[in-house]
Amino acid sequence: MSSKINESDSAELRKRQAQFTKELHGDDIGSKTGISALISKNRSAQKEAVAKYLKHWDGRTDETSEEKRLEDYNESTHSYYNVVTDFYEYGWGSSFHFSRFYKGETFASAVARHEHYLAYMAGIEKGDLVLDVGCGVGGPAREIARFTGCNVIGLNNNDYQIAKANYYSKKYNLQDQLDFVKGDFMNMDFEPNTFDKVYAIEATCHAPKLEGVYGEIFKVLKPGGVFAVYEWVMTDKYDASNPEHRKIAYEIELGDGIPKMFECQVARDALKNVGFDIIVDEDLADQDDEVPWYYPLTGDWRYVQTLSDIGTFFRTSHIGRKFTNIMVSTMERIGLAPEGSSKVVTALEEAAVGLVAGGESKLFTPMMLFVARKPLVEEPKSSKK
Ligand SMILES: CC(C)=CCC[C@@H](C)[C@H]1CC[C@H]2C3=C(CC[C@]12C)[C@@]1(C)CC[C@H](O)C[C@@H]1CC3
Ligand SMILES: C[S@@+](CC[C@H](N)C(=O)[O-])C[C@H]1O[C@@H](n2cnc3c(N)ncnc32)[C@H](O)[C@@H]1O
Repeated sequence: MSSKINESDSAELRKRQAQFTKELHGDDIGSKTGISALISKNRSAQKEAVAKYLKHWDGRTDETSEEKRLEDYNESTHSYYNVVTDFYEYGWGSSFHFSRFYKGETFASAVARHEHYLAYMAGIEKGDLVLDVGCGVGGPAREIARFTGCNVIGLNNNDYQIAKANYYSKKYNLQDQLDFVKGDFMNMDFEPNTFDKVYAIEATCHAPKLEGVYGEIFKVLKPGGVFAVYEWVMTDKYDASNPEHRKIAYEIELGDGIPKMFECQVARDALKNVGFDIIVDEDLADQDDEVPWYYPLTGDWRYVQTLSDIGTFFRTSHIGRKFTNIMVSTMERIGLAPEGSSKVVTALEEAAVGLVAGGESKLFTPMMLFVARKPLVEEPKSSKK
């Protein structure tokens, strides 16, 4: 399956997605978030976006179904984030990733610390030109720019999120350090050898083939440059032939808009195959932390560390998700929320269930940390072991 599309198709896809974004979200992107943003959506466009996201998720895990999801990765992921971004901001905030926690640490501090750690491991310095691959609405880029003094370009194939990220840059007066641009990480427009560092936080898992996105990252990194990633992978404990294991992977794929969950070794091999030297290879979820990364989704109140977290953990907990589900389906029934909204909440519930099961069983990790360096002198690929 090739994910390389020709320039005219790519330009046509960009134009279509930009037009659809305007139709679905309107002109005033950024000032509204969460439920108020949801109820402002164009009704017919929302119905179309939900259908585009869910069209390949028919419960089947056979190769043909998987192939169709992989072929349609760009439109499918673009649609997924068109319909979940408001829920993510309502229930999680503006950094769309998990984190490690220690006792007594607030949710916001844990999220920021996770971002700081990646910047530290990548060796990001003041003045570096850094690429954020799959940048979301810019939460990590803002935090890493403030923490290191670097300049970040955020790449994203979702127009709505880019508009939000640029809105927040202006709101927080960070537009001199940050820029957010439209693009498919499988076919980057940047010149070779452009960036001092590249990072990706829980984004490259949406790629139909890891060699594709990692190869593009290798291309745009300067020789000697460093790439650091929190990768979503099925761990070495995972057995694809085990129906219980495959069910957990499918729940994660469906609920998180991922064409195919790859195993850890596939990611490791992909980094090496495109030319990287791997310098760190560590599952940060496998560190016997007292407070597990998935606890907000369990709603286990034992883990709530501070009063300020009560609101967040209500929305992310099982009971809070139930409340949101009832609220959204009622709003949809009376025409206050667009048609399809309750289908999205149902899919997100499947995500939560699959992620907790994957975390508890250690079959899945959202924070496989790889740090890899582009050699100063590029060896011919055939000579790499
Ligand atoms: C999709 C990828 C690669 C990463 C996103 C990781 C997390 C930020 C999300 C994964 C599941 C999401 C859910 C929610 C927020 C963001 C996630 C944790 C909700 C808590 C949002 C509010 C809804 O009512 C329930 C959602 C459950 C899943
Ligand atoms: C779970 S979000 C993480 C966002 C951000 N890294 C953060 O931690 O907040 C995954 C991001 O990857 C982006 N993405 C998915 N597929 C992409 C692609 N083919 N090209 C560029 N961005 C993509 C999504 O639009 C989304 O912004």
